[in-house]
Amino acid sequence: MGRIISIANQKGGVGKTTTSINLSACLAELGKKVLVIDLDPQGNTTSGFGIDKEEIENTVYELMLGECSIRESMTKVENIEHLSLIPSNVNLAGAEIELLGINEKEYILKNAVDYIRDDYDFIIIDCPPSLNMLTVNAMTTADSILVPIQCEYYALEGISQLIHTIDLVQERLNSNLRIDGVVFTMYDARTNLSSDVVDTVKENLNATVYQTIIPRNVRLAEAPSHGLPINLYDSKSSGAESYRNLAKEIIERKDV
Ligand SMILES: Nc1ncnc2c1ncn2[C@@H]1O[C@H](COP(=O)(O)OP(=O)(O)OP(=O)(O)O)[C@@H](O)[C@H]1O
Repeated sequence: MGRIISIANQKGGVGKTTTSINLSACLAELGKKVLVIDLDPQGNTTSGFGIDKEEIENTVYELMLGECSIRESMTKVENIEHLSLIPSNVNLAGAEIELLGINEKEYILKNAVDYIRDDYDFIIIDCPPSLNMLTVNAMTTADSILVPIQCEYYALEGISQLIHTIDLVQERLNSNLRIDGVVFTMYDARTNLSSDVVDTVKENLNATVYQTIIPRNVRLAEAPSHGLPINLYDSKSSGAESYRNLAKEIIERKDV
C-alpha cells in the first residue's frame, strides 16, 4: 500500500513545491512508483514538471468536483519513468466555495485516492500556503505530514498553528495522521542564522528532524523555469544530491 505524505506549512515560500517536485523525482529515480498531487492553485508543481497548466483538460479541480475520475485526472510526466502527476491550475482557487454544502467535503480527495493507492509506493501531495479546506483534504488523505522549514529568522512562525491543525484533523478526521518530520530548506552554511534556526527548531519541536538539510542552491531555483526536476536539470548539483539523500532517508524510515 502506498505511503501518502503531504508537504505542508502554511507559511509561504518555505520550499513546499521545491520539495514536492524534487523529492518525488528522486524517489522515482530510486525506482519507486510515485504519484504527485498538486493541491496548490498556483500550479507551480505542475509547471515545474514541464506541464503547461493552462492547456490541461483535467486537473485536481475537476477531480474534486466529480467531473472526472482519478485516472482521468492523471498526466504522465515526460522523461520521468515511474512518475505520474495530478496537475493543478488557478481554477482550484474557487474549489473551496464550490464545495460548500457538499457532504463529507473533507474526504473528497481521500475517497478518490483510495481507488489507486495500491498502485504506488509513494503519493506526495503539495499543499497550498494556507490552512484551508484543500489542506484539510490533504491531511485526511495522508498518512503523515512532512514540514519544510526555511532556515530564516521567522522560521517557527505559524508552526504551532500548523501542529494544532494536524492535532485537530487527527482527533476528528484521520486518526492515523502523524507528523512525518521536519526538513530544513535553503540552508546557508555561511551564516550563523541558518545553524541557529536548526538548533532552535530542534529544541522547540517534538518531531523527527531529517538529517538531510537542503542547502540554498541556485540550480534548485533555476530548474522549474526549464520544467525539470533537479536530478534531470543538474544531476551533480548540491540540490540534487540533497534531495536524493532525503529520498533515501524517507525510504529507509520504518516508523511512519
Ligand atoms: N533550496 C533552495 N535553494 C534556492 N532557492 C530555493 C530553494 N528552495 C526553494 N527555493 C526558491 O524559493 C522560492 C519559494 O520556494 P517554493 O515555491 O518551493 O516554496 P513554497 O513553500 O512552495 O511556496 P508557496 O507557499 O508560495 O507555495 C522559489 O522561488 C524557489 O525556487
